[in-house]
Amino acid sequence: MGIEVSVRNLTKSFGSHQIWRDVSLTLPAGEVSALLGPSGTGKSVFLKSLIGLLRPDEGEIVVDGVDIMRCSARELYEIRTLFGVLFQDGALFGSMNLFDNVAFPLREHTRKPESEISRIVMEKLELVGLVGAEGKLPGEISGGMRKRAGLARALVLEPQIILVDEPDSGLDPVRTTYISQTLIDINTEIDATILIVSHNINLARTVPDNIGMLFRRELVMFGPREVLLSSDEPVIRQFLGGAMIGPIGMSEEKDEAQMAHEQALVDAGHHAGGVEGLVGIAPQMRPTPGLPERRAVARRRERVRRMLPTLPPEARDAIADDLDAARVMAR
Ligand SMILES: Nc1ncnc2c1ncn2[C@@H]1O[C@H](COP(=O)(O)OP(=O)(O)OP(=O)(O)O)[C@@H](O)[C@H]1O
Repeated sequence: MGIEVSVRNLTKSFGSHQIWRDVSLTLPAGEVSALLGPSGTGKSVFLKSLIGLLRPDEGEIVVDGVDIMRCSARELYEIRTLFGVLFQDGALFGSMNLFDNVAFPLREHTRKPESEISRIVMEKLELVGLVGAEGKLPGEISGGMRKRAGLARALVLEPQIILVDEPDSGLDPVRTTYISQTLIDINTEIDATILIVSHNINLARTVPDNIGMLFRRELVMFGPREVLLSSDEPVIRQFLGGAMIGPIGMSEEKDEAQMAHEQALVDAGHHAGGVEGLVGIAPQMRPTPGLPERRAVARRRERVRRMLPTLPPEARDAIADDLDAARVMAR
């Protein structure tokens, strides 16, 4: 099973520009979590901090019992081998075909023979649906295929924690759903801890077990998906509906006067955009038929059952429905 990642009181600035402060959350081992937030709220900075590519100013990041803010370079190197990362653009080498791109970490970090490397590469290409494209160069394939290849490469060293930066960027809604399905299937097959950074509403509603959201330099909330998806927080309602009306503005924040002005326009009949009428909690995506059950589901069910008394009533109701359904299925 994947490894828990625990972040406590993390603060990060670039010079006088504070990105976020006092961020605390735990990515439960083997579950899929998503970190949402409007553009520029520091989601990518958070992700890079988790693998030690950026150094926060304060706080701790504990991975496998090691605080990577305070460990030696040698320990950090070891901890990094637990991670697989898919960067936004796939970060493939343009002059190498997909096979060589995916094989690259194995050739760099292991002494495996080419026959073994070939077996692993083809296995991962199969997992992401790219068998047959291994001879192509990144420039000859679509953006969605490049993301899949990046994902295959992130998997070859058998990571226990997978970080995925905006798997939807540049993809149409259907391709985004395919990549969402791939992430759920990967979690099913290797039981790794996964963190997805995204601002895609469909993905947020249907993929993660847990969701957090960054806004105005703070983590607004982090917890079981039902908590955020049933929340009445204006910023979360606005984000999930995609409307212009609410605290999120074009340059991230609005002041009171601007919000009042926009509300007056909407009251007078102006369309605030976004998709209205998305009520309730959409069902979570399941593994592709033929795959086994996702082990994270039962573990999470036990975890949220213990948390139940501490959760808001709307989230409690949604989770209780899920627990009832599980009980009926178990009969
Ligand atoms: N190495 C850096 N040096 C200085 N500023 C940086 C650096 N990296 C990121 N930033 C700043 O940090 C802020 C957050 O950037 P980040 O890319 O993490 O946002 P994001 O939430 O991932 O945005 P998006 O959804 O648009 O990708 C931005 O203002 C960015 O300019």
